[in-house]
Amino acid sequence: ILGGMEAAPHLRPYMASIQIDGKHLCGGFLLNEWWVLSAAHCVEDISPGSTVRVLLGAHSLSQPESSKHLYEVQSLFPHPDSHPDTIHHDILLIKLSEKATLGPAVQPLPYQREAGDVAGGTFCSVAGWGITTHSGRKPDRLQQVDLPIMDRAVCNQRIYHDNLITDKMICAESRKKDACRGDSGGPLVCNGVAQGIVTSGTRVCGNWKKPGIYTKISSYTDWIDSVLASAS
Ligand SMILES: O=C(O)c1[nH]c2ccc(F)cc2c1NC(=O)[C@H]1C[C@@H]1c1ccccc1
Repeated sequence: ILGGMEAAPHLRPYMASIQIDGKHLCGGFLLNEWWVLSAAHCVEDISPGSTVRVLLGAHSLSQPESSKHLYEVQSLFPHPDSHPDTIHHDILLIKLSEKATLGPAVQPLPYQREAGDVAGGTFCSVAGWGITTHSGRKPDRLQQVDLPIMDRAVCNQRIYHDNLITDKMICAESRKKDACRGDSGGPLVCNGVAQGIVTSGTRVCGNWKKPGIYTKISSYTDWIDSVLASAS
């Protein structure tokens, strides 16, 4: 997170740290006791030997916290139309190997199921353990920032993303305040509801000419429902 601040501990009890061999890789968030939502690119380079786990209930990545619990992963379901070289369908479902124990610091986050766009100018928030400086500083504790949504037609102008943004994506302003590497997979939360997922392609951060791109969750509710139904 660039231009943000440390989050209040455990006030975002849905936040997940997706980890490879004990190291933070991407963000994610809890849908229910068995399932976490994240971004597909985060797991595209995983070597067969490495172990993916999901940390829930955390504020600090390193310090002991009674609410922290590291979960094994039973299955990874990247969207079937996601590809390493595009930002389309950058969405991933993670099934935990055991039911997450819910509590004050571990709670699911509702996500948008209805079609429709969040109005440009609406302030939403994004949180994560991604880099906090352009030089790549990695925070130990969860960071957050509030960002205004950018209307898709504006975001598709040539000075910005030049018709890259589909109706399955959301843009948010990126002037100084932005999500960045390591925040991918985390939720864009507007009025307590997850509307987007930080996309995980390598992207410049903090440059107002390149707004943040988020996968629009309401475009994927049928896919989410079908995976949850098939793999539960
Ligand atoms: O965050 C992303 O956008 C992104 N997209 C990916 C694609 C493949 C892939 F193998 C990884 C990623 C990845 N995450 C990262 O590089 C994470 C490792 C780096 C990091 C940043 C901040 C704090 C701790 C660790």
